[in-house]
Amino acid sequence: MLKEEAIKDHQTVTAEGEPTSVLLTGVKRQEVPNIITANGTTTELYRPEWEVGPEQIQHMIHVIMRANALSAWHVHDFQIDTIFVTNGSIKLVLFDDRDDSATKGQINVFHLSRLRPTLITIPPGIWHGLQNMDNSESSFINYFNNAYIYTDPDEWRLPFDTDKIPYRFE
Ligand SMILES: Cc1cn([C@H]2C[C@H](O)[C@@H](COP(=O)(O)OP(=O)(O)O[C@H]3O[C@@H](C)C(=O)[C@@H](O)[C@H]3O)O2)c(=O)[nH]c1=O
Repeated sequence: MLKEEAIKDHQTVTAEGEPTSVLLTGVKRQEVPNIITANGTTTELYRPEWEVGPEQIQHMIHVIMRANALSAWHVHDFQIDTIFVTNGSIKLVLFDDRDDSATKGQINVFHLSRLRPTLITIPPGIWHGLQNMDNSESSFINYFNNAYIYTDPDEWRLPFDTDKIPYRFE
């Protein structure tokens, strides 16, 4: 029977629509509501009392990704990234390569869009890649916990198709 070759779905969401995936150690996921107003939508991006504390907002970039663009793989020694998708649909994939982490070797995949505004905080040492899933531009804000050092960026890269990370971008 064909089904003998098939893979059965496992649970991915709770009855409340919450993802069941286990977050990599230190990764934070915080949803923020879209407030529908008479003239559009208002969404808070940061409050001092949020888990993404003030020490986290020392530098900010806004990245516009071209249609179907792929930005992978990045890792930082000290920089903590907090990603918020402001437009379009972006897949964010994380890979834990930290020897001292209980989730070493594991992957998180997040599908991010304004439909469920979400802040994802990525600790140093976690490889990350972003893929624009739309045939038009998608964009995100990235908060850093330290200012970008032009002369010595805290940035290491691997090719998107490296076989050192157990994930394949399609
Ligand atoms: C991050 C950054 C880059 N730049 C410059 C450096 C370079 O010439 C150009 C593009 O930089 P990047 O190649 O790093 O940009 P990008 O390829 O979009 O990489 C970014 O992707 C996300 C996921 C991250 O993790 C960020 O740390 C950053 O590396 O912009 C700045 O001037 N300020 C900044 O804060």
